[in-house]
Amino acid sequence: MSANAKITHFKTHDIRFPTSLTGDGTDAMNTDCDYSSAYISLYTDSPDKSLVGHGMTFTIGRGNDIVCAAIAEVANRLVGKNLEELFSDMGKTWDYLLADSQLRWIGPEKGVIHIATGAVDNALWDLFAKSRKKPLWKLIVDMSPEELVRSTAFRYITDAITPEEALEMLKAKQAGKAGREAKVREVGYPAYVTSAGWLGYDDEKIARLTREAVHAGFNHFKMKVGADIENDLRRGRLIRSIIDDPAEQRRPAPDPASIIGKNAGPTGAVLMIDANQVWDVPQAIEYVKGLESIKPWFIEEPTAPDDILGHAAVRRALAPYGIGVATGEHAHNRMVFKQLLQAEAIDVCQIDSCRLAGVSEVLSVLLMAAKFGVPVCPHAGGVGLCEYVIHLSLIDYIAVSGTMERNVLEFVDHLHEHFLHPCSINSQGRYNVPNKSEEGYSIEMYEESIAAYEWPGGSYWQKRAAEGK
Ligand SMILES: C[C@H](O)[C@@H](O)[C@@H](O)[C@H](O)C(=O)O
Ligand SMILES: [Mg+2]
Repeated sequence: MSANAKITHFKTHDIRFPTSLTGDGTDAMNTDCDYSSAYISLYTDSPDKSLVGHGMTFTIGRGNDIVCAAIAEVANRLVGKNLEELFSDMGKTWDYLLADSQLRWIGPEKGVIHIATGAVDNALWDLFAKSRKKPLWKLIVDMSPEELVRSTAFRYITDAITPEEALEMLKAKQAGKAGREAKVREVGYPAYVTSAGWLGYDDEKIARLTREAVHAGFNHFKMKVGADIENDLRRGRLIRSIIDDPAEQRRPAPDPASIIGKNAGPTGAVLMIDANQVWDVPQAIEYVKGLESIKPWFIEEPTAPDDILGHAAVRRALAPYGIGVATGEHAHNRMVFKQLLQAEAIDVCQIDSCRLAGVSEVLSVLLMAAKFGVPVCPHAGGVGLCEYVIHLSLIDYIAVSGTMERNVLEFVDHLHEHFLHPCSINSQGRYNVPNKSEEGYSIEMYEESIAAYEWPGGSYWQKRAAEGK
């Protein structure tokens, strides 16, 4: 790549998939999601024409156009900038992306402008990784501790972790990095499955998909709850009857030491539940106590995502029942995670790859969670999120926390066919390690998929309109 290469222009795409037709992605709060991607491509004048950076953020339909408009505002700041200068200090570049005071006013660091910044920052990291011919996770784990710290967003979190402390933590993990990389390449990264338990699926579909997931080697399963307790108990018992049944297992019983999380059933299977923010705090506590018999490991998003002390109260009240608290897919910046950790409000930290403003802000949360000893299990229920988050969990395991023995990474089986480098799962129900030198952050979509699903002019949506739907 030429040292003078610059970003010349960018394109955004409002891409929407009709998942509401099949009930995919449904939960107690989000009842008709059309999984959508606010997508950006950053172009350069590098002689290597294939050097294009791709990024996206996830929404569930309406409003995706608003995010695309915000992405254009943020990406404008990069046009004309020299690539090597941007890459030489990704933390400074991140600060620069956030430093437009007029755009900052419509956040700050939250809502549409922040998720738009996430798409742009991720596209830049994708470009950086591709320019070095490495997948994103490998680019980052190969960095020196100094460069990794320089790439991290530290503003507003130094009361929880300082750059000096982060540097010491990373240095302490240097020696074991090569061994961990070799291990995860061999065995894969632990995963759990959500896409058997969407709220809009009928019992027959839930049973069929749960069985398929057990046969595919998964051992951890999440179901949606919160609309109706009798319905939740019935579906919970149905799922438990399959995952706890020795006759359904297609592989040897897991070693008890390898079971991640609490309340495993007789086959070692673990069940998690997710309420997507429907309850007030006292309601959350009472409702989840009522689900004790299906033995969940944790309740995810029991209440409003900004209510840090509320999460702490739920966690305290449910601890005697052996049920933990997880949250993060709607935690809008590193400061919310900082407080969730400081207030001891969570057992599991669920970063989102594009609600946080891209890789640099994810690194801040990975470092804080490692310091506080809380496992990071990223959120991936959406389009493109599974492709993104395997990179983040590998960074966490190899370079930051040094452990995957307490972690399970979410997997949903939707829409992977639209990506050039889709994520994949091995026969033990674990994520494979992305390994191609040209895949960057693995988020590039096929041009045909964009042409079909771009809203409202793509061929799929035009056809629907012509049919009067
Ligand atoms: C609307 C979405 O599918 C959510 O239900 C999903 O992200 C979910 O909360 C999850 O944890 O995967
Ligand atoms: Mg969730």
